[in-house]
Amino acid sequence: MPDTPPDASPAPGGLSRRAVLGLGGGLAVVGAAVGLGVGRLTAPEPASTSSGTRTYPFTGAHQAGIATPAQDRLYLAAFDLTTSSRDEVVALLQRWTTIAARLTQGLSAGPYGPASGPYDAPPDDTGEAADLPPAGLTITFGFGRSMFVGSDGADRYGLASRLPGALVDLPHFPADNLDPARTGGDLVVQACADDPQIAVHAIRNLSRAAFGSATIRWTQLGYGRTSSTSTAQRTPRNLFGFKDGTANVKAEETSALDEHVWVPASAASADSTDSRWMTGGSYLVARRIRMRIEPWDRTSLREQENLVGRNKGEGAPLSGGTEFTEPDFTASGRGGQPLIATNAHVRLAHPDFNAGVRMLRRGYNFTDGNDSLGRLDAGLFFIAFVTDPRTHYIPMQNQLSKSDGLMEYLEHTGSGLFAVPPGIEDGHFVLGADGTPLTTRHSPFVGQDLFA
Ligand SMILES: C=CC1=C(C)c2cc3[nH]c(cc4nc(cc5[nH]c(cc1n2)c(C)c5CCC(=O)O)C(CCC(=O)O)=C4C)c(C)c3C=C
Ligand SMILES: [Fe+2]
Repeated sequence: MPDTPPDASPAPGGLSRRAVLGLGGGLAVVGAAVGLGVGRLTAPEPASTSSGTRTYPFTGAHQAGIATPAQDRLYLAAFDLTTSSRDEVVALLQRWTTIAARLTQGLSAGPYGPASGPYDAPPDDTGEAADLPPAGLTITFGFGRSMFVGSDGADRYGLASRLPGALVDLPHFPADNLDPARTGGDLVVQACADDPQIAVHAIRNLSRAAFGSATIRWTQLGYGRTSSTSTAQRTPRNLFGFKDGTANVKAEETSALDEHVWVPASAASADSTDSRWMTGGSYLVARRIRMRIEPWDRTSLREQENLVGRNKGEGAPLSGGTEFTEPDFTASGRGGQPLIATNAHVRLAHPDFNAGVRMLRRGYNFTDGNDSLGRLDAGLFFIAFVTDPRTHYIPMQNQLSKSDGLMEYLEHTGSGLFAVPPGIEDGHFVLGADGTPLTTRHSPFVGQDLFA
């Protein structure tokens, strides 16, 4: 069944991607800019309103890639800053913002594109997305705690006084088996698209633009989104074969987004530091969770459903009803046993057992080959966006790690927490004569208020 997110804006079918330059609400769409050398080489596949031609605005109160409909593919990269210069960090964020604004609208990374420009210089775009439509690409940037304070406590870029209280070091959770090479990072870039080549192209070109300032620390490829972020999307399935994302916070639930996802202005007044720059932002929690696929596949259907607390076919709670029926945790069956077991995942993750908190989940399946025993190295790359991880993630993870029956089949192998600043408001972008965003000191960039 095709997904048709309500707020997606298909690019005009059949036009070359270079004709599509709109950056969102307040910005002009410069049509038919043929000959400006700003786009990909050839037109995409014939006119279509498929997910391929979709674009999401780069500008807005919040960064895209959070409450926008979850695409099918992910490529996420955590970076370590290698420069000691604050100005270079700013310059990097300016370059990244410009490139991201262009790529998400179906343009090449630089104004010349992959096959024009000075012949003796490398092309300003690597080229592997040249003939492809934008595929709903979103690029979301975030900052790790280590950018504010180094492991030795050093104020690396004069940002320590801006460290939000919520950007904590995540505690060690029971049964964590984290690989340092898959954990942490100064910066994160989440690229989501309906075509993996588009997501990989985005990270590759951003990584190239980081040369000399930052290097990739770890990356994760994901496929088959494991959540819905819009009521218009069907609920997908994770690698345990269960529907995942049924009770997720959805884009249409604007008051739930305000309560559980976006950082309110009041958060800054509770901080001893000046964290006002995070108002309207969110916190991205990433956990690479390996799933023990082989033993799971030898487990009875009864046991699988009891561990999750929902049935496998429809995703309905074991207390009865259909997929979107609220679970009844008081319902009991034969012998007075609760229909949804006390160690069932959906019970322990439900707001009723977590002080009312919810989270916007945006995770993906992953399969990274196999280990030396032939077991799949596969699982769920869990991503959640929350207003404050101290209230909206850490207590729930502690509870799940201690008591969730599913934990017998899970191993957390990577982790990251990042402060995702708000978006760049429409109309604030400085455009060049050809309608493309410029890299100038006057152009806004993602996270600009942090450096103000
Ligand atoms: C700390 C937060 C969570 C982790 C880690 C997590 C891992 C995880 N979850 C599944 C499968 C399912 N999760 C479901 C619901 C659900 N999970 C969380 C949180 C974490 N999950 C929440 C907040 C919820 C919603 C609870 C509610 O409000 O009812 C479900 C049921 C369908 C759904 O609502 O999405 C499934 C299935 C796996 C396999 C997994 C680790 C690999
Ligand atoms: Fe879950």
